[in-house]
Amino acid sequence: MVKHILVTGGAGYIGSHACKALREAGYIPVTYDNLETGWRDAVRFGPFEEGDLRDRSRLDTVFAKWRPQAIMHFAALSEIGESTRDPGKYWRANILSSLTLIEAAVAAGCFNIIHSSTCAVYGEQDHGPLREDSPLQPINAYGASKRAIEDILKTFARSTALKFVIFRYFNVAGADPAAEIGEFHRPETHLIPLAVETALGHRDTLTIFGNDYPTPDGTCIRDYVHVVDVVAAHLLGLEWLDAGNGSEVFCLGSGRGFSILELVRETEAIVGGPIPLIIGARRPGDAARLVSDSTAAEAALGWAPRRSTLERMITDAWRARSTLKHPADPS
Ligand SMILES: O=c1ccn([C@@H]2O[C@H](COP(=O)(O)OP(=O)(O)O[C@H]3O[C@H](CO)[C@H](O)[C@H](O)[C@H]3O)[C@@H](O)[C@H]2O)c(=O)[nH]1
Repeated sequence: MVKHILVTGGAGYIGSHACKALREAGYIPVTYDNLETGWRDAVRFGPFEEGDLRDRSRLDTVFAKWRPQAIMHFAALSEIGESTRDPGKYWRANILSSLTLIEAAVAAGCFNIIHSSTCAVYGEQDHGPLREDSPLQPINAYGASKRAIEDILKTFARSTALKFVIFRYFNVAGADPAAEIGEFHRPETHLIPLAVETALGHRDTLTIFGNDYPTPDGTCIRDYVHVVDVVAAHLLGLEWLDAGNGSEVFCLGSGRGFSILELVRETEAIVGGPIPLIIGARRPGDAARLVSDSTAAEAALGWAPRRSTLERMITDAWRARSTLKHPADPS
């Protein structure tokens, strides 16, 4: 029997890549998205149900119609800068939507959920690579709201039949290697798309948010992981829950950290154009260094970050950006 998976945020960047992977693996991904930050054009691999996660009766209707076997919960507001400027917006959107979804799922008897968490739950830490048991000390409302959703899931898993796999992603990057879908935000705030667009000459400059961090070149260090590797982990997570395993939390990263300047230089080399830089102020809410230890996901799920080299991520992002029309642009 074909399995239906409810994909919240399926019109967004990671969600649309997950839908493609699900479809290729024989599932039917049912996208549920309010199109606040996602794109109708990105929903290509299964049915679309437009709706807001805070709308319980709409969710009940969708659960009754499709009877999904599991949920992949990508939908969230996810801009660290914006979450620092407007924390209330993040608490309202992320907590209320996740809580409503979880209650609707349990009421509908849909007990398996794969949840998108983030390395932003860790905040500023001065020891080595971050693991599942590293302390959670978020320094922005985005990370704090994601930590709270993890807690909500844990309490429901204790009191109901709900089971979860929580993936804490590090910096998801790259795009579908076939360039059928890509990463599109409006406004764009993420480093790799901005660097690629600048190297292509679509933007005049790239501003680096602070070069006085306690890192070797003074710019922030991040662990970039290919979106294709991230969605591959989600399929393994589905199988993990299907096989009767218990709820788990896994970090998903490449295990390697790169500074903003290293990433800029690599993008210039790959795309072949200069990236004129402006050194700006620090962006509030940014940690100096976030690098994963993803050995737990590798051991339990058999996952590996196969495509997560900077070269592949930048190349795939570049190809998608050059091939696809931005969904916000007029046709
Ligand atoms: O124009 C820019 C954009 C970004 N940066 C810097 O580049 C790094 C990466 O920034 P991104 O905005 O690309 O990514 P974030 O680390 O802020 O955020 C990403 O990782 C987070 C976890 O830390 C969340 O999961 C979030 O949703 C995801 O976008 C940061 O140090 C940021 O300050 C710049 O210097 N200039």
